[in-house]
Amino acid sequence: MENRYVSHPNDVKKFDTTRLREEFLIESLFTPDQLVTVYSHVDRYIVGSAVPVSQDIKLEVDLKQIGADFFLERREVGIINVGGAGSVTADSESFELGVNECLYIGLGVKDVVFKSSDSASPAKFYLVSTPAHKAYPTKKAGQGEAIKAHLGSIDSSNERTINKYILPGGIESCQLVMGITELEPGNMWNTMPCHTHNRRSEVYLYFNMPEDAAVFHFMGEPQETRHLVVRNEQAVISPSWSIHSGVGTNNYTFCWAMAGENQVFDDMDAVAMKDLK
Ligand SMILES: O=C(O)C(=O)C[C@H](O)C(=O)CO
Ligand SMILES: [Zn+2]
Repeated sequence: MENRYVSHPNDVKKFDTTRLREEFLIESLFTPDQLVTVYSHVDRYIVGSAVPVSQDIKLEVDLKQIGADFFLERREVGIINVGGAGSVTADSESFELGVNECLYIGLGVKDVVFKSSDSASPAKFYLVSTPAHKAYPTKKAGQGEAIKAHLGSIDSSNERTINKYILPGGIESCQLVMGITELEPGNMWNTMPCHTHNRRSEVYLYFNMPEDAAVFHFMGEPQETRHLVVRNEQAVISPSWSIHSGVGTNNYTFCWAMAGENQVFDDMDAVAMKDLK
């Protein structure tokens, strides 16, 4: 499992494009028939993907790296399917997962297996796992069960619907907060005006993009902004001190996942537009 370490904002000011991408961008997810995982020392996320085509895929990593006897011994995981129909088995229970549906699996589940319903149109499971201290029930939510917030306007090119799946009042978890935001056609901006939340970090996965499209993801301290050019199905690790916003060459969908001190979605420190540099 690849390791990503924590960067100090004063060091990040000096990073060139290559170094920024090495530290913060996860370029190679969604490899057929492989579990891809990246271990971030930012809030100890494990970010990964499973695309079962010719075989089912088990959720397993080198256990030495997490110091546990099985993946979820001291962790929880949120899974969102961004591909064709599939299912996830959590010990003896199986959950069908259609596109944009979410499954939470809590601490203590020993065997997690990813399956596609049709290898010609495989499921694409995206996962974010964080450390956990208590077993919450395994639970699925479709888009109909999400807590929704409709924000923005076409005038600002940021009309979008936030679907909150894993958070207090939705699927309960120890610390993971997770959902997806869908931009309306003709809208390109997410999370602008932007914010930070020093109490929580965030991981973004951009998807539903044409192959030649790009999202310019903005990061950095509000007065030291930088950007990453992000392609379809790539993820960004966003440290707590960084803004996280983007503008695309097309509309797109993204999955956000957070971990840290609290699970209060709206606990954000807004950055005034006039203060951005
Ligand atoms: O569209 C948005 O705005 C978001 O989805 C916001 C992110 O989820 C976020 O940054 C939450 O802190
Ligand atoms: Zn945020």
